[in-house]
This record gives sequence, C-alpha cells and structure tokens, in this order.
Amino acid sequence: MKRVLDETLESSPIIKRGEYNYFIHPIADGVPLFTSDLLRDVATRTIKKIDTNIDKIVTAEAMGIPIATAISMSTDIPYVVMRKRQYFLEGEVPVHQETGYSKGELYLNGVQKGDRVTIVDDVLSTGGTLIAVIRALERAGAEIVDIVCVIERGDGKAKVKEVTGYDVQTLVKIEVTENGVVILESK
Ligand SMILES: O=P(O)(O)OC[C@H]1O[C@H](OP(=O)(O)OP(=O)(O)O)[C@H](O)[C@@H]1O
Ligand code: HPA
Repeated sequence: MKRVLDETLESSPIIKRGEYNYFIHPIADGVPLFTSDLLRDVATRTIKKIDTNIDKIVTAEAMGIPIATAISMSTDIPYVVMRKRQYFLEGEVPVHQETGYSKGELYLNGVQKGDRVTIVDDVLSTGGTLIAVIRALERAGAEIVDIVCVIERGDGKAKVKEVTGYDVQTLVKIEVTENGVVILESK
C-alpha cells in the first residue's frame, strides 16, 4: 500500500520557532492540505499497532483530533480530547505541558478509574506533551494499553521511557534540519 505519510514528509517546509526547526506537514498542522489518502494511511498503520480491546482513545488538541477521529470511525472506539481549555467539570485533571516551543496547561475529562486507554498523537518531539498526558491518565486511574505517535523526531521517546516507564510506538522517525526533513526509519 502507498505510504503517503512518508512520501509527503520529505517535502515539508521548515520554519524557525525560536531556535526550534519546525516542520510543516498536514498531519502535524492541517496545512497545506490534509488528504483522505494521508489520513487513511496513518489510521490504518496505527490501528495495526494497537490492541483494540480498549475503552477509549485519548489524544491532545489540536492535531491528534483527526487521527483519533479516523481510528474511532474504523474501530468504533470512542475518544477523548485533552483540551487546552478548562471546563471545571467534576474530576477534571489539569496538567502542565511543555513542548520544544511552547508551554501551557492541558485538561483531561471523560476518563474514569480503570478505563483501558490508548494514547494517540501526531508528533513526538521533546516528549513533554506525552509525559503530561500520561501523568493526567495516571491521576485519573486509567490503564494505559498502548501509546502511538505518528511522527517521531528528537529524543522524546527515550525521555518518555525514562520519566514514565512507558514505550511509545511511532510510524516514522525523522530528522529535521533547517534544510528539510529526512526519513530515518519507516515502520
Ligand atoms: O513532544 P513535544 O515536544 O511535546 O511535541 C509534540 C506536541 O507538539 C504538538 O502539539 P502543540 O501543543 O503544538 O499543539 P497543536 O496540536 O495544536 O499543534 C504536537 O501536536 C504534539 O502534541
Ligand atoms: O516540528 C514540528 N512540526 C509540527 N508539529 C510539531 N510538534 C512538535 N514539533 C513539531
């Protein structure tokens, strides 16, 4: 099957966000154009990697949402979005999130103690976001079954393992320089 993700990644434009070389790709930003071929490729490859005997998929806004939606529509597993906005619902879990270029809060709602959950997200870079999501789920008393991030860059995977003990699966590992994206590994 055509690996649309890999084919499109190598033509990603790069912009500077402070010192951070930020690649722009539809999976990570929704621009310049998010095609159904790309979403299907990502959803199909992610579903193959996870145990679908789970209660919920958990993702973080914004760009985990299309991925979680596509997986949910194929598997009938419902999903929860960790939002940057607070809702003040009973049991809401706030956590601090830091990426390579931003800081803020994320809020978890809708996950109950004992829920079997799988985390999906678009990019794993420093690992800051995943660590925050894992911490929130631990506080909620959920059982984390799988973690899949579509695109891996940097050493976030090792950092997540060191800090939380969890393994993260990814679909592609890339290197980002100011000149562009290079695919190091496609799984
Ligand atoms: O491993 P990290 O360094 O934490 O980077 C990965 C995170 O960065 C992006 O989120 P961002 O907060 O920029 O939100 P977005 O999805 O709205 O772009 C991306 O969607 C991941 O969640
Ligand atoms: O370089 C990036 N591009 C898009 N999304 C991201 N999330 C973390 N790093 C990046």
